Amino acid sequence: MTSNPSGPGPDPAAPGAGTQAPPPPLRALAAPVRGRLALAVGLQAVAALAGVVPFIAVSRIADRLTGGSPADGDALWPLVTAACAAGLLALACGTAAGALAHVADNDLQLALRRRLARHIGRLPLGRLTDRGTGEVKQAVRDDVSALHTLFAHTLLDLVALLTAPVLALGYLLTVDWRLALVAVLPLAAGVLLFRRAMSGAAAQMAEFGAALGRISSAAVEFAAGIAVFKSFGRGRKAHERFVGATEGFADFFSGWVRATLVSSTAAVLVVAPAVVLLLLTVVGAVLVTHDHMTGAELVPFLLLGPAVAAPMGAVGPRVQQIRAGQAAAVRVTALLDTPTVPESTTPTLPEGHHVSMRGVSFSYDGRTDVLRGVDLDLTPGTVTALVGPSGSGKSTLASLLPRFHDVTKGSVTLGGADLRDIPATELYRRVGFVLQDVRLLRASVTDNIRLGRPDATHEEVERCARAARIHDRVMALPDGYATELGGAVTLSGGEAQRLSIARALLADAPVLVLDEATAYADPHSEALIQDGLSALAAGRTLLVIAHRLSTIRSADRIVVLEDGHVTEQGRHDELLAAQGRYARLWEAQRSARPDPADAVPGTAGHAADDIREGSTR
Ligand SMILES: Nc1ncnc2c1ncn2[C@@H]1O[C@H](COP(=O)(O)OP(=O)(O)OP(=O)(O)O)[C@@H](O)[C@H]1O
Repeated sequence: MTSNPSGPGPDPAAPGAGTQAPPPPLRALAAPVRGRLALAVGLQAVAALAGVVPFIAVSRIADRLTGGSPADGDALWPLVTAACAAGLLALACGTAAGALAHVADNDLQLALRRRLARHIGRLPLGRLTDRGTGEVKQAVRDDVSALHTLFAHTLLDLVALLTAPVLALGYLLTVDWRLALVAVLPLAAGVLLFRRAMSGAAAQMAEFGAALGRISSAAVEFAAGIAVFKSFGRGRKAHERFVGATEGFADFFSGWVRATLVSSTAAVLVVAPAVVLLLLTVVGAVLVTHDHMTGAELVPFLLLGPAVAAPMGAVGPRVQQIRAGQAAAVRVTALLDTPTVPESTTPTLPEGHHVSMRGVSFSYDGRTDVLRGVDLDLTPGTVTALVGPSGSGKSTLASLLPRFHDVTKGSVTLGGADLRDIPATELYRRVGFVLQDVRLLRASVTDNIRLGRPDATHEEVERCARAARIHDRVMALPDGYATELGGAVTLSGGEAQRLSIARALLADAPVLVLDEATAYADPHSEALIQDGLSALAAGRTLLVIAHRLSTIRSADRIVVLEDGHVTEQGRHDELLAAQGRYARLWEAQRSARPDPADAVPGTAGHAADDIREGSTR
């Protein structure tokens, strides 16, 4: 399997390329900087080995000074020189390795973030809502950082931790193999004890994660529900589950710690430098007094012996970092492997704005059809309302028009062109959408409104803001239209929706998908939103997802969706006369929420009466 020498871009190592199994995600992601990382690893190994040399030199000097015929001072200079040179080499190679790994990692992060951004930009819009945005945030921010820790730090730490002890042990074996084996004993004991402490760790870690999860969900529930519980005089009840979850966690954790305390403490203790020194001193003293070795030969053991077992204590956290890096690489790779919106081989421009859906089916999971055989026409300049029970597929059907998703079967055409053949920029010039869940950018009010037409003049921005009934609110903000949103200044849900209406007005797309707001119970805000929507409806082809039937009574066509297919369509009066599903829905909503517009004409409720009528007011 080859790396991609051209750096970022389509990865030939991606799953599905060729018949070979793909490389592990970590290796595949690191491929563009593999050469530099390998060089950094090599330099770090040299640095670690060179770092041991001064200790060896010192022990050789001790040997010369205490030997049978002590050397004169001049004979020691080569050793001193070698020690100094090795120290300098260790410093230079270590610094170069760190710098190289950081530069390589920096390039990798940049390339990876660019690649992610490019890929995310080509994902179906529907992939980026709800769950999708959390996944993207995790990949771009947390996972790329986890990879930085791995490539820029952990990798070199591990090389140093594993290389230096090998050289130290090798040298000690040449001095006295018996005492060298004694130096290995703490390491062996440490490994055994550590394994014992870690036995069953996978299950315990799973329980640890689950217990933490229970605490955080209880905490969220506690924070979200405290007001409700308190208002019913049951403040104590609110924190019972939270306290229960934290007590459960404390019990589990103390049980785990108790069960592993002895072995984990012993593992740390046996490899502690003081313990190793003590062991080597005692055994070494016995060997020296029995003339099995000289005192000078004991010196390197006292200098290098503790280094043989020392990595044991430091490797554990590095292993965790490697696991975290691997998990991050798997997530990043999965995101990069998510299929993008396919580019059309026969790009076509729409002629006109007639929308036609024919035999449309759609499935999120490839198994269950959420939409089945839908035929629908949206004639230019008309308002079509989608109604139906919750979960019947209204939002899904509407989301096909701005290509949040592509149909599984059938086709959606705009002006005679299949949506899949219309270049994205052309499609979004023609199809706009106003969703309930408005996302505002961390930018000025003007830039937020100008999103679809960055070259619009201030007068145009203001005209649309007035039509969307948000101008007065904007003027009340500290810097008016220049106010930055998202920081100190935030807008209410209703205000944000009016701002997004102004945005859609300015973008001036002839076809508009509108998810009617339900969340703003305040009649004044609701009336303002409806006024804004009325301005938006004028002269456009509108597809409205209607949650309250009172707002769409005079739509040109009302389409009833049930269980993913169209069961009725027609005008309000026709559907009432048909005494079918719509008539029953209408009756159910009227009895559940009497329409104020029916009772008191001219009130705010009346303003919310009807998008279509509003457009002609
Ligand atoms: N992103 C998604 N992934 C998987 N299934 C989904 C997704 N979005 C919606 N669904 C499912 O598709 C079906 C239709 O949902 P949809 O949101 O289109 O209905 P709706 O009529 O708009 O409902 P509501 O009026 O409650 O908003 C439901 O069964 C829903 O659970």
